[in-house]
Amino acid sequence: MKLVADGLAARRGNEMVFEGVGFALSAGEGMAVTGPNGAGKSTLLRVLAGFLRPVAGAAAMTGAPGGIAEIAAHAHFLSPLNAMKPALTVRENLNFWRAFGEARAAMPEEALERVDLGHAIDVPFSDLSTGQRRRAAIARLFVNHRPVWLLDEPTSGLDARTEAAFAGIIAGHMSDGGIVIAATHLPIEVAGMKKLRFTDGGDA
Ligand SMILES: Nc1ncnc2c1ncn2[C@@H]1O[C@H](COP(=O)(O)OP(=O)(O)OP(=O)(O)O)[C@@H](O)[C@H]1O
Repeated sequence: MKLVADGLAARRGNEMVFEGVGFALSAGEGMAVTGPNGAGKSTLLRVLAGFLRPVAGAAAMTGAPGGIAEIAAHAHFLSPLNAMKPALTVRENLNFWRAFGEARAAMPEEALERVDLGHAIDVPFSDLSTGQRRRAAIARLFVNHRPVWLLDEPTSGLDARTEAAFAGIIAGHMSDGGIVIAATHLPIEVAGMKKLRFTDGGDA
């Protein structure tokens, strides 16, 4: 498995956000996308997740037809909105995500242990604190196995201890042969991560 992007360009409104973005990530590799506010980090992740059509360029999983749609089908997109239903408990939310994944994926109990949130399994998502919501959203990565993780500011709202643990989660996914692309303000302390830096003007 390899994820390759070539000459990607994206526009938001009338503005060109970035042009000429290219990279290649093999199984087991990760890339941190950094840059100032508004530089285009989230936009790149939204393009790769299939939510926004690039105005130029292409991205694909090698060996598979389907371009960006194929990437989206193999990816988790962890956005700042967390993608959890507020009225459902954490367990119900995770079972929802687990239901359309592979049977070998972790159960909610196990996934929540990995993010130290086991005690809140039957709490409605809306009652969780900001950091706990983030941890519950991270648990989603374990209940539905997908090889590509697209992470938009994954550590925002996490305390220092959980942030450090999350670096281990990313490293673990990479050593299992997964691919990680993470947009971050603060550097992610994961050995071997490639870097893509957007500047203010939006050029990579
Ligand atoms: N829905 C939208 N409509 C029009 N312009 C948008 C939209 N969303 C984002 N933009 C613009 O696109 C540019 C890139 O935004 P993007 O969210 O990708 O930046 P970012 O690097 O992720 O920033 P941050 O660090 O603040 O999260 C910004 O100028 C932003 O104002």
